[in-house]
Amino acid sequence: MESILDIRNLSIAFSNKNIDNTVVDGASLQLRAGEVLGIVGESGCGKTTLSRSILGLLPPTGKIMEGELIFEGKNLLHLSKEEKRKIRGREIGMIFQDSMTSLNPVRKIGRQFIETLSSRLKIDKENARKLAEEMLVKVNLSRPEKIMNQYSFQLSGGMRQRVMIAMALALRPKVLIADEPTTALDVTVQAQILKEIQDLKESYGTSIILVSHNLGVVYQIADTIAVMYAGSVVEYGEASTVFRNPVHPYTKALLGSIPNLSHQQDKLVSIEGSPPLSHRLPSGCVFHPRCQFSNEVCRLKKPRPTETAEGVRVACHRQNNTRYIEGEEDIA
Ligand SMILES: Nc1ncnc2c1ncn2[C@@H]1O[C@H](COP(=O)(O)OP(=O)(O)OP(=O)(O)O)[C@@H](O)[C@H]1O
Repeated sequence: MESILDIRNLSIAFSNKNIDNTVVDGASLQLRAGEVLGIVGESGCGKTTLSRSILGLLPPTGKIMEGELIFEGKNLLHLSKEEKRKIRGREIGMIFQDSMTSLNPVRKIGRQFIETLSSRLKIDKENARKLAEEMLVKVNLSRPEKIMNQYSFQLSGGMRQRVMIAMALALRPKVLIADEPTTALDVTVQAQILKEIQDLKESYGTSIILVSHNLGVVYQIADTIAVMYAGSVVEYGEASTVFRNPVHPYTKALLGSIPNLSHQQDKLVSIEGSPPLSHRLPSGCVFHPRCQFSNEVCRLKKPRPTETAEGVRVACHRQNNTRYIEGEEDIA
């Protein structure tokens, strides 16, 4: 199946005092129509930076150093501001952890919601109101008329987040980027919202990128999964295959650290050490200082992703059977 969004060899850096720190390094991922791609990894591995870059929402110090972002055949990096604005929300929607800050504090929720829906979906105000109220109920806000009549400061953080989720879902984008959408919400509401996200996929064929540090959530709804470590995608493939048979030592440790998902180990595995800081990335394989299998090749050479017999892309010398040859040119 053809991909709706193709992330090709994407590298992103933040500059600090004229030094570029690479925080996403050569990521390549494909999102196919109607599928959920889960991106997982420890805090700071680059998940948010990668997902924000898709809509050109990097902070001012962040820049794309290399790569392409192809959406329905068009490179998003070559679009004008106006073209990007048209795509944002309607074609590619997003829900971020801090999306509650995007509500306008001096306008009632209803007015904002209705204006967004009527201008983006080209529907009249009455239909926009109905749709808005319907969506508020779907995200578990049971008295929509009351909420429509309130200002954002009158709502709790969790309610504001749900309003933003309702708005993003109501626009029925072709692609939805959801970055830790439910982290701040309680478990019952989380389940409700994940169900809504899944329904969106099933009813409208929406393709979804779900960024999460919660492997349980990704396990429930992702079709494919990308595991990131220190800016690199270390393993990427069908979620069921990766969960059943993780190959990269980091993925194994990550999955092994969750008891009810652990099919490989009987006991909890904790990964010793902590991820490297972006301005102090190790040479060779970024995971080698924490990897129990690392050897000289891993210390010197960055592994290239290769495909396993099960079609999973893994960046690990052990998997590739790479040997260090003295004098070889591409040693990092
Ligand atoms: N505005 C910024 N300026 C400089 N560095 C940044 C900025 N935002 C993020 N970074 C750095 O980029 C790297 C990746 O951060 P990012 O937020 O993308 O990771 P993440 O995996 O989404 O983490 P989390 O789960 O905590 O959100 C980190 O090293 C972080 O410190």
